[in-house]
Amino acid sequence: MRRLAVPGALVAAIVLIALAAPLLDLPDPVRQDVARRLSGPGPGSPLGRDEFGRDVLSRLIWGARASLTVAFASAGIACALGTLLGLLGGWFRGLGELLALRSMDIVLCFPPILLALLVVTLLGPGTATLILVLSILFLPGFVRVTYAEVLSARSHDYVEAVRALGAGPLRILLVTVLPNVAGPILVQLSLAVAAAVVLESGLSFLGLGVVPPEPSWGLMIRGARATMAQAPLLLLWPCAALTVTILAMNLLCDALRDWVDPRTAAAVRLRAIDRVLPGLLPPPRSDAVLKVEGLTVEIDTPAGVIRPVEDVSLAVGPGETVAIVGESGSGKSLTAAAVMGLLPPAARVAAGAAWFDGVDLLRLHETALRQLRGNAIAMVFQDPMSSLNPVHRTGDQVAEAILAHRPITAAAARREAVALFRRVGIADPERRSRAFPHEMSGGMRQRVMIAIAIANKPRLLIADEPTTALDVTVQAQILDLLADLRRETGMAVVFITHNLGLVAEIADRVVVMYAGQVVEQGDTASVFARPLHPYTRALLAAVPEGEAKPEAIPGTVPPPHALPPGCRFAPRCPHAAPACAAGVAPLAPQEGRHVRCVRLDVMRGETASA
Ligand SMILES: Nc1ncnc2c1ncn2[C@@H]1O[C@H](COP(=O)(O)OP(=O)(O)OP(=O)(O)O)[C@@H](O)[C@H]1O
Repeated sequence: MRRLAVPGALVAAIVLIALAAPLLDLPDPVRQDVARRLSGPGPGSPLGRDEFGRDVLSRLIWGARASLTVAFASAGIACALGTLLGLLGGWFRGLGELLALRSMDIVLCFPPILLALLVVTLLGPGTATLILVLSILFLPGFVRVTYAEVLSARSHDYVEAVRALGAGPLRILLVTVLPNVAGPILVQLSLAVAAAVVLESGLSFLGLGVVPPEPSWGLMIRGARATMAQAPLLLLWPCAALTVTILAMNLLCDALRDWVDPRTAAAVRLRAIDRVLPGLLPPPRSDAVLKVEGLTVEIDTPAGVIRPVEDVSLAVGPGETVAIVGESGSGKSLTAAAVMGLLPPAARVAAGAAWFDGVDLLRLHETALRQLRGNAIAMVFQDPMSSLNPVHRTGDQVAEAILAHRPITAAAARREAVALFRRVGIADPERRSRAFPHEMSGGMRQRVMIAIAIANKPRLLIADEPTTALDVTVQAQILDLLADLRRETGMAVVFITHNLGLVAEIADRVVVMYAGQVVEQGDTASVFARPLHPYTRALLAAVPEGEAKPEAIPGTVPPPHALPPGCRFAPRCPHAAPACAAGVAPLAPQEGRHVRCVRLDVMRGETASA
């Protein structure tokens, strides 16, 4: 809202001055005084007099009324009508779409000047004619922008979700779709207002707009052009008024767009902080390759803003493997996506930092982040089939990853790709590098993904459930491969999984997440030997081991929009007490690790006596 204040005040001031013209003690803007023609600024006429001796300040303020009326009225009419046609065409498709788009194509066929001449010939020049001409000219822009945005919005899950709730088309269009497409429409509006002010001056200049002697900024420019050599200042005043008005309108529409679309506002805020932060908040002193502090992610949903990741902190040292574990919906993947700058469009980082090599990844500009991704930081996803491009040979995809970050020849990159295939244990690498993804098994595709990830010797590898889609034998081979690579290259690994059995095999430290929060984190051996949080215990008890029957955890992870009060695990916890619902415990240091549990004393006692 604060961003709206300055441009809003500026536009309001310009409009108010124009509206207040009759109340101000200004000389008559059309009264001529030939004896004082082209006289410079002086007493009684602070901006001088024009070629007919008329007061320039008075004409500038009275002229604003004509120019702004034309600009706001034409842009407003085109915006309202165009948005309506675009919404209806994009939503109902069929005949509505045909009529909306084809009629706009016809308008676009007319050159603007020809259209203006046609309407002026039919209706005669004047302010109303000018508004009509400009509204018609701006209409196609609004229809097309809205139509395209609606087509994209209607395929989103949040629109489907409102449909599933039984909402009618009008309500969906006005309450769900319109706010989501308002950003581009507002940008189009600012462009239309700016263009209208310029076109008004241009068309009035050609005699097709406001009729003299009525003042307008366009007519003032037209008059000043003829006497430019004798009185250059006469050209300056209307041009300055035009520039300030257009700038103020652009700023206002940008601020309005950010106001209606919190995603862009968050991005702007983060970029602004990015420029200021390096001096204000130095990176924390740490040996960690990655240090995440207080990460909170918010997502806009039809049910309101949710926080699927809240206040998550973790650190990964060089050569260390840290596992993030938790059931589905704990926020593991969103945590990784936030660090990589790959959050889905509706999600944003609301707080926190992720330090990597002294820079905060969460505030890094997209270009700088792109330099790091696939280079110093790499990622391996769960499903290699959807991560690999189906129409490119796998060897070429590995070579592409190398070429994206290193200035070597394509032939050298292909040779390196074959070597990488060999390194990740793909038999007959020369031949296999020419295979397409669908010609490989799941395990082999995952090896290709790992080859891509390590192609540029990353310092940090984030692996998001990399073995979930694989059978147990291949899973073990992939884990061995990752462990070997870590030993060889010294890269740090963040391993995301919901399988605690794997964590014991590969992780030095473990971070247990539940419903968006870290509930316990510490050295894997000690967490496994003496779990302090009831959720960690429940997860461990659910791991099948020997003859013992695994114990399923009752219930499910609460969705982010329906979190229970206090401790989020309390409704499923066998140790829950009334105090658990009263408030969320902080993540407290405990026995060399961190645990978030109100009943820690009881848990410690139980674990000791077990
Ligand atoms: N784009 C989105 N819009 C709305 N909610 C989302 C979105 N992405 C994730 N969520 C919600 O955020 C929560 C955390 O999701 P996340 O994918 O991080 O969980 P996870 O622990 O990685 O689960 P999994 O093991 O199934 O991948 C879930 O409740 C999920 O429904």
